Amino acid sequence: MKRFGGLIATNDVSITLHAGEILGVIGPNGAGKTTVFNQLSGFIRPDEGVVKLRMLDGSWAQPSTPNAFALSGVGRTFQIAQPFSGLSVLENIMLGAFMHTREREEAEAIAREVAHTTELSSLLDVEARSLTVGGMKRLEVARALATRPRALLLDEVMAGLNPSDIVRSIEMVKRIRNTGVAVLMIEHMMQATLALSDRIVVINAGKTLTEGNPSDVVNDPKVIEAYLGTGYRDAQAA
Ligand SMILES: Nc1ncnc2c1ncn2[C@@H]1O[C@H](COP(=O)(O)OP(=O)(O)OP(=O)(O)O)[C@@H](O)[C@H]1O
Repeated sequence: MKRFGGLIATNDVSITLHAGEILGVIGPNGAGKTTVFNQLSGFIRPDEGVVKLRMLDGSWAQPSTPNAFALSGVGRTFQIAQPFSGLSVLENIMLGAFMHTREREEAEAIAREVAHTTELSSLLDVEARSLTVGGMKRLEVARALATRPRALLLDEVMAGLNPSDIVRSIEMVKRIRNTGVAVLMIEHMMQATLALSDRIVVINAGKTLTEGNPSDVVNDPKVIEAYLGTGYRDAQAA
């Protein structure tokens, strides 16, 4: 549970992310989605309860700092990309890779591989500050991927993108999943969420409202009432 002053931002949220799946996280503004991400990656600590990660070998990890979460295999992006603007794209991605290795050559090799996945290979020598919004968002993903996560938390990587960048992002997320990384994705863009998610979890007022396969979730009256609205259902039916 996480409290901000008198506001209980999250309470009783349960998320199971299976190996190799894309799990979409949806819910109204202020529902607590980012607060869940911040707890799942060590950027804030719960006021009550603990965050435990069940590893693929069945053991449990209980990391407490962002660094320890990253070393346990959790990578994340932030809603607002904050690259080191004076550094090149390659250098920015390498900073993520240094979480994994101290060897410059290995970090560069990881960065180049990740740049391929995120369609940044032709921009490696460009300064991060001169990237487009779409490029910045992909750099944010690349930096997180370079830490070699087994679970990647994506916080609205499609927000603010133009339609062609959204299509690129959808393909990028599929490529990431195909490399065996499980993806937990907060996204308001319903079409992208539906196109990508194996399952969807809905968060509302700091709690898990429901969880299931995409078509069941979007037709669930509780979800329509809390988030999608009847306009969404009628548009789908039309
Ligand atoms: N650092 C903070 N201090 C005070 N209140 C906060 C803080 N972070 C989040 N909140 C509050 O906690 C609640 C949950 O916020 P959160 O950002 O997790 O929601 P969200 O579901 O990610 O929303 P959105 O879809 O708009 O990004 C909101 O009421 C928000 O105002």
